[in-house]
Amino acid sequence: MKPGRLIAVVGPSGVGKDSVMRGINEVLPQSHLVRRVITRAPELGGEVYDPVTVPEFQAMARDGAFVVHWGAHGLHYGIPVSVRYQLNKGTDCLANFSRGALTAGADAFDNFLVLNIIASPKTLASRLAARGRETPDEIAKRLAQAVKPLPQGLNVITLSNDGDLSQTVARAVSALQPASV
Ligand SMILES: Nc1ncnc2c1ncn2[C@@H]1O[C@H](COP(=O)(O)OP(=O)(O)O)[C@@H](O)[C@H]1O
Ligand SMILES: O=P(O)(O)OC[C@H]1O[C@H](OP(=O)(O)OP(=O)(O)O)[C@H](O)[C@@H]1O
Repeated sequence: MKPGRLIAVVGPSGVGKDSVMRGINEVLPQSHLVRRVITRAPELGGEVYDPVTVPEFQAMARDGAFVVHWGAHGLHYGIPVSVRYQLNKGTDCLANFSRGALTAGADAFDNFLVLNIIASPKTLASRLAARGRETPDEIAKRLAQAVKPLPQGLNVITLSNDGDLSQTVARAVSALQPASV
């Protein structure tokens, strides 16, 4: 059986990673949305995640519960090893990823594809304010990190999400089909 693709969805805060992932999953319900483990307070919204404390996260990392994990925005994020079960049965998996962890991701997954979502600074600022999950101070810090180069040598699809979400999703679905990696 051909393994599924780990589709790492990256881009600056507020660009629409979670929204685009959810939209792709609605059109392609056979895909799997990876549920991340995050040291974020429970039920802050924006994505479905498994909230844990920092000591819990550290113990999980020590016990090998994550394929890849990273730190950003004062939080810890982990991609649980259960994703391998989905990939091994041929399911494409969509994971909200970190640009800073792409090299580790490419090392960890055989079939690794990057979906790089971009938008203008103005769009990012208004989307983060509308989302309302972070404080204004946290939003300013996230906007300051909007520009980050991607590592060379990866299989990357870049899409703008400045326009309608449904259009971005349609372009993403068409770029992902048929499987190109
Ligand atoms: N194309 C779009 N048009 C309008 N609003 C959008 C679009 N894409 C996402 N949003 C909104 O922007 C905010 C940030 O989106 P989100 O998916 O949380 O981004 P990210 O995961 O990249 O931080 C959310 O409130 C979401 O509903
Ligand atoms: O290395 P970077 O590409 O800058 O990414 C750093 C982190 O930012 C995002 O987190 P999160 O989903 O908490 O924030 P966001 O929704 O505001 O993007 C992303 O999922 C990474 O975990």
